[in-house]
Amino acid sequence: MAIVALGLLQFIVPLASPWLTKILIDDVLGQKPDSGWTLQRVVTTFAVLYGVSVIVSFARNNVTSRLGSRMVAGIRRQLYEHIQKLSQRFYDSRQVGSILSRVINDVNGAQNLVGSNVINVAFDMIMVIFAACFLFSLNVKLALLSLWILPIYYLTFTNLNVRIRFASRSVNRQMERISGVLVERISGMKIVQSFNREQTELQRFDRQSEQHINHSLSAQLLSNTLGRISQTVGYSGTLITWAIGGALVLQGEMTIGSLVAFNAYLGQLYGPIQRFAEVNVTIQNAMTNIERIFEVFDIEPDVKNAERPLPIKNCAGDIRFDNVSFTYETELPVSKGDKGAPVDPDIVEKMKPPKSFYWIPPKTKPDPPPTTIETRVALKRISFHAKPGQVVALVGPSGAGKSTLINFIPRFYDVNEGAVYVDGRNIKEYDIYDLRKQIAVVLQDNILFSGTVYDNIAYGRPEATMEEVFEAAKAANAHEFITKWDKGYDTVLGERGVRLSGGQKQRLAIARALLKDPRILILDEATSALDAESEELVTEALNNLMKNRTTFVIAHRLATVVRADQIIVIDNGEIAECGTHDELMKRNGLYRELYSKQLKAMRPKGMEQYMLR
Ligand SMILES: Nc1ncnc2c1ncn2[C@@H]1O[C@H](COP(=O)(O)OP(=O)(O)OP(=O)(O)O)[C@@H](O)[C@H]1O
Repeated sequence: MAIVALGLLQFIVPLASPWLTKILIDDVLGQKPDSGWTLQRVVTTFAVLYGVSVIVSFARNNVTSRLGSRMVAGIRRQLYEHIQKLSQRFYDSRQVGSILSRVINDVNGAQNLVGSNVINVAFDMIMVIFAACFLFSLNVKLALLSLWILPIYYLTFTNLNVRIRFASRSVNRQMERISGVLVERISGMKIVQSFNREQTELQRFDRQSEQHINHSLSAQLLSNTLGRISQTVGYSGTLITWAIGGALVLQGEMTIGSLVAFNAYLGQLYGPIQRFAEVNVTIQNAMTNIERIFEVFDIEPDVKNAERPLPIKNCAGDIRFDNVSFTYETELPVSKGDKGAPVDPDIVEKMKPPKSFYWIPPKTKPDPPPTTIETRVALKRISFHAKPGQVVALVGPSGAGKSTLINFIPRFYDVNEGAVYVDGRNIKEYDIYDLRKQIAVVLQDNILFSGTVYDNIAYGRPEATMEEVFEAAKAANAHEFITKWDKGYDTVLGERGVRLSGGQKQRLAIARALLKDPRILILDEATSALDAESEELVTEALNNLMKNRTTFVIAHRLATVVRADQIIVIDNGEIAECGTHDELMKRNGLYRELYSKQLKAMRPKGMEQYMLR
């Protein structure tokens, strides 16, 4: 509202100035009676108007930039909130950098739409209407002559804008690709360096940037063409007005002041149109940024709460899988071009509009990038029952489906067929937030966030007391090494906890899970061989963590497997065998085979050092 009010106030100066100039020329310079008094009044009015204009411009720019920043922060927040609701399926088929590019680049680009330039354009368009009214009031014939250019402007804008919009889409998609590769390579810099791939990576970056520049230049070229067409049409209009208006003055049909005022108003008519042509590429770019933001908003979370979700109070941790089957569906970019030629995965093809002439602006919808859906059956008819407090070990060859299976418990994915029951109720009936409160996950590559050690342990329960945090760290065998550091719990961890050893990272992750005090525990045991001491400390920490909780463990260590209440052997997405260690050994099946292989590979140091896969 404030912007509109201030914007309207700002019209006064440009609209009043030509009229005052007319009075100045015709009444003051034309030596009419009282010209001295008129001069005084005109100059005073000018002074007041200029003063008001400066104050109004200041206030308006201030309000506009505030509004722009707030709006952008709001959109970015909503986008982040929405992305957090999306399931793993969304993250499976996208690079982190490309998601980042939407949240950062596209939202920044969208800000330009409320930036001062663009708001000015909206006001400028109103100014065109006012200016046209003044032109008609000064001379109808001349006004009609000067408006002939408007249809030409309209058609030029309509047709070139479509092309600029398509070019902007290519620019933004290429930027997304660049971000995707950059984030991937920067986080894997050790691999890049260890394989001496710096030059190759740089060449790839150059190729991607070159493409980005090409797309960007074609948008700029179109915009420049539009600007120059507007300029030429504007100049022709002014020339015609001077020629015909001059003739009218010579014939006495118009005063000199009126002609000067007419030309000034003409400037108010053509000026905004030209300014619009100049900022047009920014506007079109911002529109494509907004389209891209909405593409993400349009993605429906596929794992969502039931309409009336059940709260979970006192979860016992009884879990049953009933005939669960699952197929991964991954959306992949098409790797072949129109003519079957392979497409460079780093380069986005230029998006081209249909070759048509538009009388009215078309509603162009962005073509979604070509993709194919790749399916992979991961689990077939899985049924088992884990009673409260039991330890269930999942073993099987690599790629058998063990990680997939545990992903259903915190609902990272939903099953395609069958159902998972917690305490006798389908997991989908529960409130996801409540359900996840009952579960803690300790993975092989545990992610710690940048921040202090304390914050990392308290991540799942920030309200925990200091004593509780220390207790969790003690039980996880982490307290001792933490307190050895100068800053103890206030030690700041680097990005992803890079300053910690594997064993330390794992113990911090165990402390984080312990503090949460979950009823259900999901463990993916580390396969990386820890040294004997670290191994012992981690094992002890895990034993503390597993006490009195239903635990699912992707077991790599024989010690865990042998002790488990139930061992589920998965092979090729199906349960091959199920039972205790003794039962399965007697059966002479896959488990025994895996176990024997493992034993053979064991070093004399002690069997806990080795993994069962
Ligand atoms: N996000 C995914 N998208 C598509 N396919 C996947 C995805 N994750 C896993 N798969 C496929 O599903 C199958 C089972 O994978 P899963 O990770 O569950 O195996 P796993 O038994 O845990 O293997 P490992 O012991 O090596 O970790 C594999 O064929 C794998 O390629």
